[in-house]
Amino acid sequence: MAAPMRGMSVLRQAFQGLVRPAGGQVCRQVQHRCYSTPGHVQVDMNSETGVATVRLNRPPVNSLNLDVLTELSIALEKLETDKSCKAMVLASAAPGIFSAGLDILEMYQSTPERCVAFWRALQDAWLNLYGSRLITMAAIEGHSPAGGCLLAMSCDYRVMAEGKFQIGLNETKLGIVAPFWFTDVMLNTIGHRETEKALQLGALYSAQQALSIGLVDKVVPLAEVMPTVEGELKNWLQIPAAARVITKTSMRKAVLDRLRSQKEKDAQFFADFINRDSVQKSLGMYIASLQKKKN
Ligand SMILES: CCCC/C=C/CC(=O)SCCNC(=O)CCNC(=O)[C@H](O)C(C)(C)COP(=O)(O)OP(=O)(O)OC[C@H]1O[C@@H](n2cnc3c(N)ncnc32)[C@H](O)[C@@H]1OP(=O)(O)O
Repeated sequence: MAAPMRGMSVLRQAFQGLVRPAGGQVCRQVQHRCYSTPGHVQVDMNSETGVATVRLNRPPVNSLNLDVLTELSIALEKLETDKSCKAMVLASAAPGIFSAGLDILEMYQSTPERCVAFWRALQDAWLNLYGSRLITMAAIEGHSPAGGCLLAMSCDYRVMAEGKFQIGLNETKLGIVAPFWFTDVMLNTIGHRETEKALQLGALYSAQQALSIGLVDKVVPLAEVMPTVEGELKNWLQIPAAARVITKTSMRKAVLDRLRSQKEKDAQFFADFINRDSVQKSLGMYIASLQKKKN
């Protein structure tokens, strides 16, 4: 893959054929916005209802690497410009997992250039999701730590499966720090006091705990997650779209603008921070603990 160019988003370069999601095909005819998803992100558009279901599909745990994030950005951008699309449900194709968050292997022993490209892809995916005009709902049918929690929190509404699954921003447990925009989204979701505790402790919550602090909106048995999302969507779809979109945009603008105004600085900070010896050591230990869990 060609090295991404400075000052140009990975998404845009993907559209221009400069970088390409692994296994995927990005058309060089930019004006047609045509693309095919290689399978890391499945989009199912229901043209009758105007509801698209976007499923993360990177087994076993939907960890978010450069390819997945680039594909997600492209899918979101395409839905955004599709006038027939009114709502989007973010879900998983992998049983028992929503997303394990960022792919730790993108952050461990990686090059600064790759780190910057990876981070730009995450920024773009998030800006597209959090800034979407669509009604966005997360169907959380499994674990949703860290970056998985960010994606879920960035939707307008969250339904989570009851049981053993956990959700939260657990970054400190890896010896890393949640970026300011992860923090901003959590602040907007659960308020200052809960965010302060959650972030310092790197807390992972059960679905019931998440419900009690407002991190998710509804908890139901696993099989009921999708039907519950669909039921809730019926309410949201009845609201006049223009009024809803203006309201959403005005509530999210400050947080979106904060990242937009310092994307490159933020990407560079990430690359510098993640490549510190102490951070690499913590990540190495965390990866080892994940492996050890199995034995
Ligand atoms: C300024 C810096 C800011 C950086 C911000 C970072 C935000 C992040 O998102 S960091 C990522 C944090 N994610 C986690 O801590 C999740 C770690 N994973 C788990 O806790 C568990 O895997 C799970 C609860 C999600 C699922 O458990 P389950 O028992 O079903 O599966 P496992 O056997 O643990 O995992 C299977 C397989 O997948 C590998 N893996 C798990 N998570 C990740 C990941 N985030 N990135 C890369 N790889 C991951 C795990 O090691 C296993 O691999 P092997 O089969 O090869 O052993």
